[in-house]
This record gives sequence, C-alpha cells and structure tokens, in this order.
Amino acid sequence: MSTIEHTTPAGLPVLDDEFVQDPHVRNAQLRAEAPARKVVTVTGMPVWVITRYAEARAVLADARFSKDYRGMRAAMEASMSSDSPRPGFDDAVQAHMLNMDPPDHTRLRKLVVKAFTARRVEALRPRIEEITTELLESMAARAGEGEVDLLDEFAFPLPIRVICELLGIPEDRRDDFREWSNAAVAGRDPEAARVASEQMAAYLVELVERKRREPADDLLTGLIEAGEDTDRLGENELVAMVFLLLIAGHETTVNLIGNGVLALLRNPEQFAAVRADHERVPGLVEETLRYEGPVNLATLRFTSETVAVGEVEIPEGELVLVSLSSANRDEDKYADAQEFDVDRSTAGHLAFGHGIHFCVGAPLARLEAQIALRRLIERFPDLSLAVGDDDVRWRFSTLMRGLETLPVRPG
Ligand code: HEM
Repeated sequence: MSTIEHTTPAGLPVLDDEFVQDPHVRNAQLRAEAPARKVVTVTGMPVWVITRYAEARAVLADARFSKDYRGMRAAMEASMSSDSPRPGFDDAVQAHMLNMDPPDHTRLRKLVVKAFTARRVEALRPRIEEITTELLESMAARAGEGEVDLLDEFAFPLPIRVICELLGIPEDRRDDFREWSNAAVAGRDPEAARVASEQMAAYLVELVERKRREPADDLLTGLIEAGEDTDRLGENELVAMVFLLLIAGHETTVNLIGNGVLALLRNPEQFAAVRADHERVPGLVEETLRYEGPVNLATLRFTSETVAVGEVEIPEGELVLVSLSSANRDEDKYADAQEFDVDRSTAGHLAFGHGIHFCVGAPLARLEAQIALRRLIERFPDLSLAVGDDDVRWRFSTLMRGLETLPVRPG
C-alpha cells in the first residue's frame, strides 16, 4: 500500500482538502496501519483518529472519552501551538448535550428525547409528504430549464422546513441560517465559525424572547417552559439546545438525501433495482448511511485518562475523532464494504453514532429521507447527473460529508 502523502514535517497525515474530496482512500490506509493514528487538522490541531469498526464502536461507548466542553477547552489549548487559530468558545452555543457528560448530558437529553420517538415522528409523516410534494412540483416546473441543483431545490429545504416547524421557528431568516450553520461546521476557518455561531446565538436569544411573549404548541415553547425551572434547563443551555437542533436539522439530512441520490446515479443497476421495487427504499437509506453517511468524523472527544486502543496507548488529555466513514467501510465488519448495495444487511452501522450520544434525531432523519427518496424516484424515474461522474465536489468539512452542489437533469 502506498504511503500517505500530505503529511506534516513530523510525518503526520493532514485532514486537508484531498482527504475531504476522497476520505475513503486514506481511511483504508489508516485502518491498515493502526487502530488509532495521530493526524493533524488543517488548522494544525493534532488529533487521534480511530478508523476500525470494533475500536470505533468501543470508543463511542467509553466514558473515558469525554465530551465535557470545559475539559475540552483545556485539552485543545494544550494540544495547539501558540500561533494556531483558536476556535470560538461561547457558552451560549457550547452548553448543549453533545458537549456534555452525565449527569448534565442525561438531564438535557431527557428534555427532548420524547419529541423524537418513532411514534411522535410518525405523526409528522403527512406534513413531510406535503412539503416533499410541493418541492418536487416546483422542481418539475423548473425541469424545462434542463438542469437543477438537487440540494438547493429539494434536499436542503425539506429538512429545514420540518425542523423549523417542529421547533416553531419562522423561516424569515432561512438564508442567514444556512450561511451561519455552514460556517459553524466548516472547520477551515475558526474565526468565521466563531462569528457565525455568535450571530446565530444572538438571533436565537431574540427568538426565545419573542416566543416567551407569544407561546405556541411547539418544541421551543416546551423548552422555554422547561427553562422556567433552571435546575432542568439554564438560559445558555436553552439557546445551545436550539442551536444544536437547528444545526443538526440543517447539516445532516440534506446530505443523506444528496449522498443517496449521488450513489444511485453512480450505480445505475442499484437505481434500477430501487425503481423496480420501492420497498427497497428503507434499504437504500440505510446503505447510504453506511456507505456515504452525512457525518464523516464524529465530534471531538478527549481522553480523561490514559486509554489503550488496541496496541496503541492514547495519553490523558488528548483529542480524539472517531471516523464513522471509515468504520462503516471496514472490511472486517462488512463484506465488500466499498460496494454500494441496497440489499445488504447494514446492521450495526455507526452513521448515527453509538452509546449515550446516539443521534436523537435518527427516527426523524430516517423518515424524511425515506419519504424524500421514494417520492423523488417516483416523480423523476429518469433522473440523471448533469455533470461527469467524478466532477462533483465535496464541501470542506471534516465533520460533515456533503456535496457542494448536485446538478441533475430531472428527465
Ligand atoms: C441523517 C441525518 C443525521 C445523521 C447522520 C446524524 C448523526 C449524528 C451523530 C453521528 C451523532 C453523534 C455524534 C457524536 O457522538 O460525536 C448525532 C448526535 C445528535 N443528533 Fe444527529 N444526525 C442526523 C440528523 C439529526 C436530526 C434531524 C436531529 C434533530 C433534529 C439530530 C439531533 C442530534 C442531537 C441532538 C445529537 C446529540 C445527542 C447527544 O449528545 O446525546 N440529528 N447525530
């Protein structure tokens, strides 16, 4: 196997644009080398990457890999050189459950988990169907133009509308939100991420005030009511919770739909199989999650003590990223793991994480993607790529795996 190019002078692989454009090649190299490998981010931050399935799953469920954001600050400060750009830290957007360990994590998660159970989410089906049909009709109206960006026209607006309606958030600032949310997860420019997070937090504070004056039957009002008992939810925690749900709603499901469509268009025999039998759609969604899931590397963790990962010892206080994209293509877990096959068993895939931080929104994401892909294929059975197979570009982010644009001909 060839050695990894794009390394630092100290020989560490860099998570640069080449990695973002095709993580699977380097993931395979890293998996072959060791169960845990030190790399650096583009901003120069050294992190350990866990690439094999068994270790990835174990680390996600191991409390010694902490997510507490206060401890994380210290670990990041210690890891970075003095001239590295610092990511912005603002409690108003940091104090959410994905940045906490128990018991705070448990307390915060309890407040929203009920809103996302399979049963509660199923009640949203008619509304999701309605929005989907509306978007597809407006895409059909534009089909005369020949080419459309499937992300702009379809994959992006659907989850946004759903999460905004669920929370009870007006869509008047939708373009701002998209920009803030994109910048917050991009990871290449910490200063831009800090500014965007602050702008979004300021807007959310304003929104909470407005909702306090005009309560409604929505999740945000429910959270505000929970916040009246500050032992359950503090003011920063309230804003951070909404921030987390909105970012999750903006950045993930769009890419599940987009990546699924791209995989179908690149694998015509799989597309034909799904078209011939729509009962394959849930399999298509699960295989997309495994093969090209929306989250590339899970969010940061740090070691609260020295931990052995296989034969590798990670010292206390070091940063760790679990590579979901790599674990899900580990040949030791899935036969022919690099093949896209909607009929395979994908049981155990890690696209939604694992352990106590397992994605709260998984039932909603699954339902949205199933409806979206089924209706898209029904409406546009001759959908095709409007660019060359390899001419698509991936957005620069080591967290999210999503396309910049997805130009298609609806047919
Ligand atoms: C296909 C779409 C989605 C994918 C692939 C996805 C993936 C993930 C992953 C991998 C994690 C764990 C991260 C880690 O442990 O580092 C996570 C956590 C989370 N996700 Fe999602 N997500 C999706 C959609 C959503 C949606 C639609 C929502 C809510 C509206 C949501 C809300 C959350 C929340 C609140 C957490 C934190 C849970 C905790 O810390 O206990 N996600 N998600």
